[in-house]
Amino acid sequence: MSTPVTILCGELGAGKTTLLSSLLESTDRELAVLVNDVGAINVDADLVEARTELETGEEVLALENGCICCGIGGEFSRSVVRLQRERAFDHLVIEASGVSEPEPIARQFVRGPAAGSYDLEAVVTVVDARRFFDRFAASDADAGDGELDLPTPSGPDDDGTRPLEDLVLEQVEFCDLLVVNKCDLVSEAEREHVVALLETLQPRAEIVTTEYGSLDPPNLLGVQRFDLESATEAAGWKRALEGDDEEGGHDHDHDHDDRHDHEGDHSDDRGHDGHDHAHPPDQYGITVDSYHRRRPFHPERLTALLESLPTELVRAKGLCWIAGRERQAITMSHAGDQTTLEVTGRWIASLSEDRQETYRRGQPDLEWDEKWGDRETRLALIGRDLDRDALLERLDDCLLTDDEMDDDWSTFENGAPTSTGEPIVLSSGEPSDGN
Ligand SMILES: Nc1nc2c(ncn2[C@@H]2O[C@H](COP(=O)(O)OP(=O)(O)OP(=O)(O)O)[C@@H](O)[C@H]2O)c(=O)[nH]1
Repeated sequence: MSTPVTILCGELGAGKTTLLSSLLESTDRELAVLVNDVGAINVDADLVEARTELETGEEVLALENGCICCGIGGEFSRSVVRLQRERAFDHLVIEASGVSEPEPIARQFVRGPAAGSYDLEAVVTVVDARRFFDRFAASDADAGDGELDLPTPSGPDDDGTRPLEDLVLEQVEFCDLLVVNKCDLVSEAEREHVVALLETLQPRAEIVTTEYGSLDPPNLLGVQRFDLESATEAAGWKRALEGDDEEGGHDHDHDHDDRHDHEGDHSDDRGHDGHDHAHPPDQYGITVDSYHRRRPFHPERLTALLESLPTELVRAKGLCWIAGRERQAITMSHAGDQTTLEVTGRWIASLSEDRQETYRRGQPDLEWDEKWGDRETRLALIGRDLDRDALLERLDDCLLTDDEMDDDWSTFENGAPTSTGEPIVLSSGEPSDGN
């Protein structure tokens, strides 16, 4: 029997993980979740599991080796086929990295070894309403009262890099269900404008609007939306299939260029299926770095930094260790001009000895410091033309100095959250007049 599959796409920080987390909480189905993060750090898998809040019943798997779209031919198909053989679940959800193109992933379930055991139910694209409006609608002088000014892909620039907007449009063009998220950050008129643009760009897809990805499971799962024939009519998909048969037949996923200076974790992926391939992160000029320190941030200096992050930092996320919050494992998530700090679990080191042992047995690879246990900061930093060294230096300046390590940390001015469900949102841009 084939297992239904839903592919979740959407640009970096649009709200895929938020949607997925709320889905995991509200559905009765046994879900298997496959997360493909862009960085070397599988942050989303960490977040969905939240270190000390391991879900039982659902599988959250992180796809090693980064790029879903080319290692995919071999590793990906094998993993999903194996997954079905070894585990019992009702539905597979794949959270694609924010820079994945949906076609190559969908293709795995239409052709190839996974096609027999799975049935592609829907491709869902999450759109950040605020960013979509600012990018594609704000300049439309006829807003609301005339012809819609439709965005079109602009293609590679002189150095071969494609604008991120092209990727967003590809994700919109290909999907079956569009989730317009972050509607709390736009006015009603702006939201209507975004929906009208999306309807025109992608008449085939159903559109729903959400805040914090909150959607009834029946809207998301259990509705057969994917239809190869109509999807094939979408330009991007057609090009992708044609490109399978003729070398260099299309412009966006098999072009070879010499910019293979991406993260080492992709290096084993190439060559499985005999084609050279520019990974989407390369194509869009994206760089991925990680920041790992085992010393806490000073809360005040960290807040000041988060309120003045460079616009070239497209996305950042991961766990933070903030002085004065010795129990709370705090997740930092930066997207657009907003940074959220939220308690997503406890440091294992703050639990009783017994419980520490239980959790540590479950995570044998977890690095453990004699004094501080598992407390650490581990962030993925995704940038576009980002001055990486400058940012790393600024982050390091927020760490406690040797002297401060001996201070009483509870005396620091501290705006970091103390309990779950009370996220702190910091803004680094001009306040939006969306509402
Ligand atoms: N204001 C607002 N923020 C939201 C909403 N949905 C998600 N966020 C926040 O946006 C940030 C990014 O959300 P994620 O769910 O991590 O986004 P993602 O698409 O999984 O990100 P990547 O995995 O990096 O591609 C987080 O800080 C969320 O709390 C929303 O509807 N409104």
